[in-house]
Amino acid sequence: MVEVNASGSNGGMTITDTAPTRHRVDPLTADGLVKRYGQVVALGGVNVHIAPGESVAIMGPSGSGKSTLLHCLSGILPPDEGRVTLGAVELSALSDAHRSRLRLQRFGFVFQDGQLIGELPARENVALPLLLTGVPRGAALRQADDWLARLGLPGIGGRRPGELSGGQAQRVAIARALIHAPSVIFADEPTGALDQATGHEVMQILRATARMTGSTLVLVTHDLQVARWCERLIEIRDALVHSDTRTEA
Ligand SMILES: Nc1ncnc2c1ncn2[C@@H]1O[C@H](COP(=O)(O)OP(=O)(O)OP(=O)(O)O)[C@@H](O)[C@H]1O
Repeated sequence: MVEVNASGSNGGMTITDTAPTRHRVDPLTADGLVKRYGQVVALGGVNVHIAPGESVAIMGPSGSGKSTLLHCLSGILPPDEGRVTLGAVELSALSDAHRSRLRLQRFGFVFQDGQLIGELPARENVALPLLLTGVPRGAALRQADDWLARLGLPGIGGRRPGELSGGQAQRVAIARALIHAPSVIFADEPTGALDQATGHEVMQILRATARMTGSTLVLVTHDLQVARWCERLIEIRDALVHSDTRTEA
């Protein structure tokens, strides 16, 4: 039995769990990343080494290259120069099909607005990464129900995203990102659409559950309070790493 206490100033919650499966966790490394959009240099030669299980916040002014870095690290965008490796695997050396498969199996994603599928009930949204990798439907839905209960949402599995609050929808998105115990969770402004108290609660849950699965967490945020949930803060300015510091998280 694993118990993660994620309670805080909001009353919070205790996430209690029989330990979920841990995937292999590898270092994530970017070497000399360059990405251009026409004349615009979005990344001008970025080097980042992220240790297994580490939590890293990426901050910086609007247009500095944060989302581009997140998208290159997660294999969504191929860099023009440089390489991204997860353990011994170089993402840019993979075919599109292999890279998509690696993303599905080894990465989890949380976006600002959850990006849940509106037509599917919460339970099926959460089960998607398992269903897409061939886990039988009954087993996948049972695990989805377990994750929803774990994140304080028992009994909402049948509701569609439109019937959930913003905070509930983000917790469903976190459950979906974690259900397959990914090596790395990528989060792009995960609290950007939430009020401060709900955002705080969502960050507590994201951090606690990432620890529980041993997943690395890489998130982009404009909010220093959100960044402080991570152990490390990387500041991007003008397409380059401007600073890279440890926080007190
Ligand atoms: N698809 C695109 N086509 C052309 N230029 C782009 C594209 N995406 C990003 N850019 C440009 O690349 C630069 C970096 O953009 P990016 O979205 O990575 O910045 P960001 O730091 O995430 O910004 P924000 O905080 O506003 O989301 C910016 O100058 C942006 O205008």
